[in-house]
Amino acid sequence: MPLPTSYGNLLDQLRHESPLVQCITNYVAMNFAANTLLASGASPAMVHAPEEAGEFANIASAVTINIGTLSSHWLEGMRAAASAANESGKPWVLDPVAHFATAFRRKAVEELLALRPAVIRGNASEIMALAGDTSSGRGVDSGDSVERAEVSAMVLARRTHAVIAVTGEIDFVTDGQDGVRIAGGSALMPKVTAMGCALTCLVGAFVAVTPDSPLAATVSALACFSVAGSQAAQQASGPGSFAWQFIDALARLDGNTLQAQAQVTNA
Ligand SMILES: Nc1ncnc2c1ncn2[C@@H]1O[C@H](COP(=O)(O)OP(=O)(O)O)[C@@H](O)[C@H]1O
Ligand SMILES: Cc1ncsc1CCOP(=O)(O)O
Ligand SMILES: [Mg+2]
Repeated sequence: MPLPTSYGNLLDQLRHESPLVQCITNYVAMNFAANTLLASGASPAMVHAPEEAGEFANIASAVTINIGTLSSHWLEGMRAAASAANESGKPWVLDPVAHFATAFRRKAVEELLALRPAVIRGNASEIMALAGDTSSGRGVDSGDSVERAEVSAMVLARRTHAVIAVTGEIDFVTDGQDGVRIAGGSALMPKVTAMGCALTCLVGAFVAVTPDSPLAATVSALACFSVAGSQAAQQASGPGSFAWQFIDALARLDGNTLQAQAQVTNA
C-alpha cells in the first residue's frame, strides 16, 4: 500500500477549516483534550448530556466518544451522538478506555461498536481485549506492547470495518489490509494522564477534514503527537512541564515541519 503521505497538508487544512469537534470524553481528560484541539487549530466542544448530545452532533463535523468515566446517563448521550452522526453522515471515533474492566463497560462498548465507529483508538491492552484476545491490562494503562497487539488490530479492523490505531512506543494503524507504524514521541507521554484521550479527540479533528480517508486522518493525528511529543521532551524536566511544553509544541507545529519530521513507515 502506498503510505498516506499528506500529513503536512492535512494539518494545514485542519488549521484552515478549524472543524467543530464534539468530544464526549471523560472528566479527567476534558481540559487537556480541549487545549490539544485548540493548539492544533480545531474547535472543541465537550457536549455529552443526553438532552442535547444528538442535536449537537448534527452541527459538529465529527464526534469522538470515550468511555473513561462512564455512567448510564453519559452512555445515553453517547448513543444519541453516535446515532445522529451516522444519520447525518459524519464520522465518529471510539476510545474504549479500560472496556475490559467491568461488565458495565464491556456491554457499553459492545453497544457502541454496533453504531459503527470510523476509527477506534486505544492502547495495546484495550485493542487486544476488544479483538477477544487475552491482554495484561488492568485499568486505563496498557500492560502490553503494541507489537503484541498488531494482529489483534488487523482482526478487529476486518470485523468492525473501522480503522484501528494502537498507540504506545511505536504506534500501529491498520484498515485491516495494510499497516503503518509511527515512531517518535517520548517515554514521558504515558506519564501524563489523558494523553491518549486527547489524541482520540485529535483523530476526530483530522477525520472531520478528510472523512473519506480515515486511515490518512488517523496517521496524521498520531504523527502530530509523535513530533510534538519529541519536541516537548527536549525542553521538559518531568511530566508536569512536559504537559504544557507539549501543548506549546503542538501549537507551533506547521505542515512543513510535520511532513519533514514524521517517522511513518509501512508495517
Ligand atoms: N513509550 C512511549 N514512547 C513514545 N511515545 C509514547 C510512549 N507511550 C505512549 N506514547 C504516545 O503517547 C500517546 C498516548 O498513547 P497511549 O499512552 O498508548 O494511550 P493511553 O493514554 O490511552 O494509554 C500516543 O501518541 C503514543 O504514541
Ligand atoms: C485516569 C483515568 N481514569 C478514568 S479515565 C482516565 C484517563 C485516562 O486517560 P488515558 O487513557 O489517555 O491515559
Ligand atoms: Mg486511553
